[in-house]
Amino acid sequence: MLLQQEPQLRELRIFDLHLGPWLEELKTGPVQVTAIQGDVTQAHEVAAAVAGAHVVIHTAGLVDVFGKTSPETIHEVNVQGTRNVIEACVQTGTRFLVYTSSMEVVGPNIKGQPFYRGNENTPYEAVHRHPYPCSKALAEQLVLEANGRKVLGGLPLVTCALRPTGIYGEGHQIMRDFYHQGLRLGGRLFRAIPASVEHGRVYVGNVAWMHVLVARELEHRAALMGGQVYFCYDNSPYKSYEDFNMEFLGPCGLRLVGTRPLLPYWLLVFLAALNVLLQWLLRPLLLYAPLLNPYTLAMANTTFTVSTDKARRHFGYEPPFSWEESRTRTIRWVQAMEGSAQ
Ligand SMILES: NC(=O)c1ccc[n+]([C@@H]2O[C@H](COP(=O)([O-])OP(=O)(O)OC[C@H]3O[C@@H](n4cnc5c(N)ncnc54)[C@H](O)[C@@H]3O)[C@@H](O)[C@H]2O)c1
Ligand SMILES: C[C@@H](CO)CCC[C@@H](C)[C@H]1CC[C@H]2[C@@H]3[C@H](O)C=C4C[C@@H](O)CC[C@]4(C)[C@H]3CC[C@]12C
Repeated sequence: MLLQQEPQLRELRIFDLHLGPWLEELKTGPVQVTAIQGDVTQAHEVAAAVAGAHVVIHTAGLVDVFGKTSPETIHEVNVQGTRNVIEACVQTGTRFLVYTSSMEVVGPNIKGQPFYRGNENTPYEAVHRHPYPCSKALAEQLVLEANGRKVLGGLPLVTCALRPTGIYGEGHQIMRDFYHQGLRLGGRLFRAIPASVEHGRVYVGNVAWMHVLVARELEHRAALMGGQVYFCYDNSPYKSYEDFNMEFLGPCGLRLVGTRPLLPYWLLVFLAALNVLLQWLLRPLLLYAPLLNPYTLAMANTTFTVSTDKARRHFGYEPPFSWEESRTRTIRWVQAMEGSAQ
């Protein structure tokens, strides 16, 4: 999107632990695309990649709420990695830093308190225990506190944090997992979450555009945007997590069984706890990381939706992809997967 939408772009550097062949397709245009294989936990690698950059969009992170990696690793990547990016900007003189934070910096909290159509100023007790939200909250705090620090050359660093809600769209691994789970169950998924529990979702293309816009506007609106947080939002409907997924999985042949949860909540809690025990027992042999665990169950069962226009007011954000377009593009992606699954 940067290559398509940013006329000022002269070089795009992509720094990632895992570089994919898709990057080669980006190198066909007039803008220099530099792919750098590196680890954000290695300060020297980050500094080398950042040196000379006008703006850094820091979106690297370990998105793990399934117990696939240790809390220490999550912290190392999400917190120390972010610290390394900030220090690289300061040491090399890059003045603008955009950070991909998350709704989870706010909630849902460990008390399961709903956040109903809230905004960046809505009072809410952000209390976390899980390593992932803790790491995102710490990283965001580092980024916001770094706003105003002097970088090499003496000018101030300008930082901003974007908080996507649950991102969906092409490449969404969890959607892929649900789809394959439904295929294994004969084209059916079984409702486990009440339809009344709303979960905010945002299309990946709109999240990407918000990042591009902030990267462009941060210099000109530093006084207004510096040190600020913005929820990423669009016109995706408020629905339960499962009902929202069915907007894409339904047209691809899956059916959600039940108008209300088929199992009592206490049984889901027991099954989630059993999954944790199985994960621990099996760890020496294999990685067992199912979708259902105590954290994901609590998340799915707690309303968390945002309703805000701060990004529009501060830097003119309007989601370029309508709900209909976002839905169609995601369905096409699942169908392309379906083709590969058959
Ligand atoms: N997926 C969501 O619903 C969601 C919602 C809100 C915020 N976010 C945030 O968006 C960002 C991108 O997440 P995503 O959902 O696209 O997940 P993703 O796993 O697709 O992207 C994360 C990227 O970070 C890279 N990475 C991981 N460890 C690294 C390391 N040590 N060094 C360098 N690169 C490393 C990965 O290779 C990957 O390309 C993350 O910061 C995440 O916290 C995601
Ligand atoms: C109980 C299961 C039966 O169907 C349903 C489990 C659903 C969970 C796997 C997901 C429910 C809410 C999701 C999270 C939410 O969308 C926001 C997130 C923040 C983001 O930074 C990373 C992803 C995630 C934690 C996302 C992960 C999957 C859920 C827990």
